[in-house]
Amino acid sequence: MKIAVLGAGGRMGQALTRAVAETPGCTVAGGVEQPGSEFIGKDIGEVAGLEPLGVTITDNPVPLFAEVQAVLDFTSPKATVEFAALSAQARIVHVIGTTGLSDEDVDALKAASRHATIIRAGNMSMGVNLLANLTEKVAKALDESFDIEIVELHHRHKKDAPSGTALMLGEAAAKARGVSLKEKGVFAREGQTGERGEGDIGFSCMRGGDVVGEHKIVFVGPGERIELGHIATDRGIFSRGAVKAALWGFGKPPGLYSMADVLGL
Ligand SMILES: NC(=O)C1=CN([C@@H]2O[C@H](COP(=O)(O)OP(=O)(O)OC[C@H]3O[C@@H](n4cnc5c(N)ncnc54)[C@H](OP(=O)(O)O)[C@@H]3O)[C@@H](O)[C@H]2O)C=CC1
Ligand SMILES: O=C(O)C1=N[C@H](C(=O)O)C[C@H](O)C1
Repeated sequence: MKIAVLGAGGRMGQALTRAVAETPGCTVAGGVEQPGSEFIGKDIGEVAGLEPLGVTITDNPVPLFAEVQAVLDFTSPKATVEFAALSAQARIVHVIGTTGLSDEDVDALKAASRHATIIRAGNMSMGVNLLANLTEKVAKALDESFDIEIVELHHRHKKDAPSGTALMLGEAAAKARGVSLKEKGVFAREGQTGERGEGDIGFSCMRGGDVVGEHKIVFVGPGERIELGHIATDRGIFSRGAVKAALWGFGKPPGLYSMADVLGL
């Protein structure tokens, strides 16, 4: 399977190149960065810390989309929406890990998924997708006397908050309770906030250093507390998940799929 890495020079881009290169049956067929990027014209293997792969990073995605069967996209919301239109034209598999998408961005992806096979998840690791599954089960078992709080910690370069993973966990809890996260999510607290609202789902975000990603979901009840969590120490868990998603999506009809679909959760 010929796969291109979008945002090939980024933290995840480099991890994705390594994951594709180490997967039997997969070839790194190209990489894309923005015009003006320091990575344009460089060998994608060398950028990822491997031996040269004989493939240079380009700022022109159009011919590449015509040549590959899948693209792995961990870039920015704006770029991802533009790339999704190209995936739809080329009718290929588009694996999206980009987080911080607006509702309008998600609508654009839905439109693109009429022709492209899109697999999108705020976290592509097996561990976090299992955690989301467990979160749903625990939230279903507990009543609203248990307050739900989600805490996340990421590296200093992260641009969006709460993380895509925290939102996934919040959505899982909201689904279990039959409520909308838009209505029950509390994303900031400062000053005279008043008492905690019944059924609120709270988010706290920390940023610092080189932390890959840590998440905790806490169910705080009267006299007891349940904590579920996940700690990522290596971006390989996300990149290997993305390659697994690309292989799973190959030959599937166009549509918008999740990592839970890929993992059968
Ligand atoms: N779902 C998951 O499992 C995971 C998701 N993520 C998400 O992936 C995204 C990227 O994270 P990370 O790798 O840390 O970020 P980086 O900033 O390190 O990488 C993003 C790369 O995409 C490039 N890029 C931006 N716009 C374009 C464009 N139009 N065309 C081509 N390349 C472009 C950036 O270039 P430039 O620097 O020039 O802007 C950069 O090299 C984030 O949204 C993050 O939250 C991260 C880890 C796991
Ligand atoms: O930006 C990151 O680094 C990460 N982003 C994803 C998110 O927003 O949850 C996944 C992971 O936590 C790392």
